[in-house]
Amino acid sequence: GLGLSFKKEENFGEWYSEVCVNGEMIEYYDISGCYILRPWAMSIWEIMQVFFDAEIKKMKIKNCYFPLFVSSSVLEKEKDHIEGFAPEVAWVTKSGKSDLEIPIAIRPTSETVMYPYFSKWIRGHRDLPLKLNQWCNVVRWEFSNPTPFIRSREFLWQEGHTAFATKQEADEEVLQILELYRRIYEEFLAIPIIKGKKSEMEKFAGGLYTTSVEAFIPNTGRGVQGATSHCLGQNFAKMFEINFENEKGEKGMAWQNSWAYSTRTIGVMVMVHGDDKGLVLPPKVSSVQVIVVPVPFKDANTQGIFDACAATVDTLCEAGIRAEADYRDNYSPGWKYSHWEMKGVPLRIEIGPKDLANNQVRAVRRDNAAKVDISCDNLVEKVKDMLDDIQKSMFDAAKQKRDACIQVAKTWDEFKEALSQRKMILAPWCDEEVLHALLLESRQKSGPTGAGVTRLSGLGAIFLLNFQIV
Ligand SMILES: O=C1CCCN[C@@H]1CCCn1cnc2ccccc2c1=O
Repeated sequence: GLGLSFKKEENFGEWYSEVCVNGEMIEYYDISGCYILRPWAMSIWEIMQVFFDAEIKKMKIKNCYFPLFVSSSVLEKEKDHIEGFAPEVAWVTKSGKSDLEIPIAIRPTSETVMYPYFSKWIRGHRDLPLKLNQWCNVVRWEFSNPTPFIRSREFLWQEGHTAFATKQEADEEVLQILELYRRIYEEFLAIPIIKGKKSEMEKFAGGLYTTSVEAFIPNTGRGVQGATSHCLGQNFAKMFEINFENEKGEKGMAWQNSWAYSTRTIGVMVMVHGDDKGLVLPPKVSSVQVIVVPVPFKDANTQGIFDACAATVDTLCEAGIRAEADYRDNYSPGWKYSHWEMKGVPLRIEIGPKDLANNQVRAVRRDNAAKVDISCDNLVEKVKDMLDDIQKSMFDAAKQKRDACIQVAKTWDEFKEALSQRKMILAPWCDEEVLHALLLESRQKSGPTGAGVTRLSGLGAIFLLNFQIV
């Protein structure tokens, strides 16, 4: 029947997977690490995409599409960036029964796919800046435990790849994109993040510096990287000979950035806001913001109730609110309440004989279960206010919870104590090598802290704050 068999506070990993499936976001697939994104998840991806795509178009960034396949010669060209990642690259070695002459890689990211053509297209300073983005999938054959949305072998993302004549332009764009990622999390997903610069050890090896927005999952005490915006410096320009002639006829090398956010955003949203009744969706990203449920009563005016539901949906939709009604006659109202709570619909409207008689509707909030009767006279205004309030209070609640997990540590002992309490640690920025060595040593002593938590992410909460907050 309905209802979850795992509790968020007791068995987070199982709870998360069950909520993704019962909320009809994910269907498990017969290849490990691959998941089916059902419409309830895809619609969230699309709503964020509409916002982000419009924003990068304002920045004169153009969409394109490069091939999925990468030749090995090109993929392995940028040495120090690939060596750490090589085990994750998926290869095509056959077509039909016959082996391919040379194996072909499936893109895990597209720097090496795009940059030979950046080199061809960029000749003079008038060809700069070149600013491209693509919405696509990438494949990384990870071996650590797969998690829907958070760690999968194939995922959807956008990857931006830009080239400038000067470092100053690149530096500026890195932070403009980082701000868009903050807006995705804080304004759409109602999730507080921390913007920062990664340590030398944690940055993208092929780049000059990495900035990221970091979220925090109180239940696991782990930081999670929400999105990244890298300045690549001139590393890839050197490797792929992306040169140009500046105004004075001198040879210059392009300064580049690359930046991405992925369907991981949806997983973080489930983890932060979900509860023991299922998903809790922020109104801004919910494909159904209001679900109207008729509550017919024996022979009471059933048609009148259905008509009132239809009128309510029409009025709300005309006002731009995403409203639907559940008229299915093979399910009881109670079953429908649990079903739409499992799917996390922010607001439910019930219409029964009493509501009909009083020309009102009963509204129930998903985030705090508050019930309120609304007169049909100012239905739209009241519902809009409630949806805005739900969005805001979900963010405020998540921020309060996240802030309660922040622990200041000034000594190594305070550090270890806070870590064992699953805190997010605010520590002074210090010499990296020493810190990393100490942290890895402490991790070995204390051993893995929880099923399915990889060492690196286990340290995430530390590196979360072991980066300079910008
Ligand atoms: O983050 C971004 C933003 C979007 C464009 N790419 C950068 C850097 C990707 C780093 N990365 C991550 N996994 C990989 C896996 C296999 C091969 C290469 C890589 C790899 O280069």
